[in-house]
Amino acid sequence: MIRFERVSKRYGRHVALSGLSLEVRRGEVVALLGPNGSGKTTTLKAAAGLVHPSEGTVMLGEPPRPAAEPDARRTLSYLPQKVAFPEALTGREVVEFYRRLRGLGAARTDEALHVAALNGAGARQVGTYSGGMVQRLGLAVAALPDAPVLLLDEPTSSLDTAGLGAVYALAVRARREGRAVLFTSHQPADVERLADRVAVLVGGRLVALLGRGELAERLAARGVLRARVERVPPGLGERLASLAPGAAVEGDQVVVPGDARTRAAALQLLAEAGARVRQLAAEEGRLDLLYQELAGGDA
Ligand SMILES: Nc1ncnc2c1ncn2[C@@H]1O[C@H](COP(=O)(O)OP(=O)(O)OP(=O)(O)O)[C@@H](O)[C@H]1O
Repeated sequence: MIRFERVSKRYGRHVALSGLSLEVRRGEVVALLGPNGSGKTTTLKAAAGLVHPSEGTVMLGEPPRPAAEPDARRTLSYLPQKVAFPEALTGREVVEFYRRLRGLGAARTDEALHVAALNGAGARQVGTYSGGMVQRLGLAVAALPDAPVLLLDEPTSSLDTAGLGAVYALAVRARREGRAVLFTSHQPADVERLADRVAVLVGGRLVALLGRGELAERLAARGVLRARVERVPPGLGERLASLAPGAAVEGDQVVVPGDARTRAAALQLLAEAGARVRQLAAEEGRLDLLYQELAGGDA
């Protein structure tokens, strides 16, 4: 449904995207994850026909046709990273404008405002909207057509819980309807919740393609437990190190890297050794460290 075939994009001498091959199938939601400047927006723009690859092609729809062809636009709906609408128009007028442009039935306006949880604010001028409400309006416009391909660039940034719910509902419905969804995010929680697969880009290269749940597993495996103890029993450092290489005792602080099971075992060990815990914190793994690892230290 969306197929990137060895797509590269250079801006002058700068390589934004390098040999990307990736497929998003019907009824599949794929997340693009990666540090700032790793090529996520360039990837979506290439699929939307807004950026012309220096090499390779993007094919859209069934039967597949090049995204660069103007007709291919009909098969997609695209939510850009930054949306802007005329401030003097009401939210409803904005959605109406795009509905007519798409030649869709009148009922669609209300549906789209509802999907984006904006119905209460539809009569207000865009100039009075908060940043999150403008973003929801962008979502309403993206939700208008039943396009087979849905491209969402950071759809959840700056949204509150109700706004997040609207994005989730839109993606889940699109999947159920057999559409192909490609979205970008910096939030592991969104990705875990929505994505069937996760494509990780670092420096314009696809460095990993993870299945559902794999991201959470990889992040959990890169967690760390920090505990402050009242008294450090003799030999505690060695015992912890045999449980988790890299574990360390620094003053009254115990630091144990590892997955959730290792962290639980470390707590048990502290209890058995008679080290009373005064303070406890557990962190899941950091995305930036995972990017570095996946990119072989290049991130
Ligand atoms: N029009 C342009 N001209 C020159 N360089 C560009 C242009 N658009 C993007 N780039 C560069 O291409 C690289 C990839 O940018 P892109 O916007 O795709 O990254 P991204 O992964 O979406 O980043 P972010 O997470 O910050 O949104 C960056 O180094 C960026 O500076």
